[in-house]
Amino acid sequence: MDDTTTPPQTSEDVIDAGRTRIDDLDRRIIALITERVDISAEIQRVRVAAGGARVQLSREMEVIARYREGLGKPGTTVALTLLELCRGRVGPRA
Ligand SMILES: O=C(O)C(=O)C[C@]1(C(=O)O)C=C[C@@H](O)C=C1
Repeated sequence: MDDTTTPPQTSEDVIDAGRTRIDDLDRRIIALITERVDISAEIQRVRVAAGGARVQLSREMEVIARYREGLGKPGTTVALTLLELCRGRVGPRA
């Protein structure tokens, strides 16, 4: 008999390990969203300072299309939520 084989994982083990990975992913997603908000704010700040509009709908349509392509119909909601977070953040973050 080979005593070095690892014991089978219980369902609790699988759930715990999956949740650890999800928690890590969520932290990384939040960091990426925060980075996106900052970059978007910079673009908007420069555009407004140059006399342009804060919002550019044609670009927002491209963003929405990308998320819809990647995630299906719910991708539209994800894109709209991201744009809501990013839109209008011209000043420094609170
Ligand atoms: O790409 C731009 O021109 C931006 O200002 C960024 C951004 C975005 O967050 O994706 C935000 C506001 C605009 O209405 C369009 C897009």
